[in-house]
Amino acid sequence: MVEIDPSKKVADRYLKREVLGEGTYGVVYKAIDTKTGQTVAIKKIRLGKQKEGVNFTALREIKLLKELKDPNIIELIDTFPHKGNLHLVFKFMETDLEAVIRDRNIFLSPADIKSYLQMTLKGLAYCHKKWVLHRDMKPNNLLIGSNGQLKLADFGLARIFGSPDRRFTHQVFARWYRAPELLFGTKQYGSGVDIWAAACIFAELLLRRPFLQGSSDIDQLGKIFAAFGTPTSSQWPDMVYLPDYVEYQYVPAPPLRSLFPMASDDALDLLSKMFTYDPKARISAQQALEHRYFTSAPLPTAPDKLPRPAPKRESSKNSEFNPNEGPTVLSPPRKSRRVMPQPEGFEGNAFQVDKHDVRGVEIRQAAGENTSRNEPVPMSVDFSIFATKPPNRPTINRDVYVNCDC
Ligand SMILES: Nc1ncnc2c1ncn2[C@@H]1O[C@H](COP(=O)(O)OP(=O)(O)OP(=O)(O)O)[C@@H](O)[C@H]1O
Repeated sequence: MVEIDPSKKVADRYLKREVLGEGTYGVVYKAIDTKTGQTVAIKKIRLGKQKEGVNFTALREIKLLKELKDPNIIELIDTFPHKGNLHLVFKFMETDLEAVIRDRNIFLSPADIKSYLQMTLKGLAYCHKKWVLHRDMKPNNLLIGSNGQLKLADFGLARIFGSPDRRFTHQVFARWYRAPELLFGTKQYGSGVDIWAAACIFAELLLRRPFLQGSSDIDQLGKIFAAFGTPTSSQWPDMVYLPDYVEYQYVPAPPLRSLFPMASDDALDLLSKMFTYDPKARISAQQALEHRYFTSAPLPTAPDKLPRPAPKRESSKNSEFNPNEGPTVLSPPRKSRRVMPQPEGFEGNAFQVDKHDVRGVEIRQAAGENTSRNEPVPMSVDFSIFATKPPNRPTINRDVYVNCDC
């Protein structure tokens, strides 16, 4: 049984502990569910202008999210309104894929990468089958539990609560996972946007750093075209009709192998199918799961055998939530989360670093603090095609609407 101080209880059930962090939609707290004794994470959603309460459409959609039950989807245990905010209660998860990718002490074998991708695609396939898009896939939205199970988090929130406000610095990486149709301003898109993002995550697992780090929407498209060649109208017939379409100078695609020297042929074949330009021709999550990459050796590592960073520290039994304390950001500190190992002697400047970007400066400082160029990097990756400089933190402000045609 859990001792309860009534002043610390939320909705007569949850005992608040420390702040886990703040995301796009608001603060996330750790809490104890006094009904079950389970540790949970409560996401408090700021409702902004909708002071009168959550609108009915949002409530209906949240009800749908509650019905999404799959081993690779984070379970929405409960929802309740409190002091004008909506609270979403999720199972507490130890860490996330971003922390795994960034952890320089972790070596990811091809079988480990396969396992993480497989769990990501299984979660996507389940939701796409139910006509729900994620729309904001990125490594820190892929949570990892104590048994190594990866679960997709924040499913559908982008649709329900509107496009995340990209002015917040913690949201700025989302552009790197955006599909080209979104960057060209499509208003009607489908499950292909999640597949593109999953491909970026696959690439990131292989390279151990974000693959396509655009500093603006235009630059993002430039980075995509530099990697895969400028799309031709035969490759992507509908491209020229997209609202923000602009013609880019033609550049041919370098061999994919040159970008991912360590990847197997099967991995490259699947990657190229996930990175298909035309969303109509892009592989689906289910088809991707049936790709031979998942049945050829090495087989995916069992989730409980996967390497993981040290779990976020447990709050002590006596620790009490203090609303006056600053947020406690748990392992790893957000500041160092995007610090990447850098290649020796690389002198390119493919990524412009905005000197005025406070977070950018913070990253460079963090890089100085936490990484050394001479330190061995315990990962079988090739960094040679990437710049040494940490990227700018981009912002996105375009809103898009869901029209799932999956
Ligand atoms: N179910 C959970 N279990 C444990 N920690 C969680 C859980 N959900 C979120 N967190 C943590 O709470 C913090 C805020 O999460 P949130 O999802 O709101 O934003 P984010 O993932 O950091 O950024 P974004 O809003 O861009 O997705 C993060 O540190 C995240 O790891």
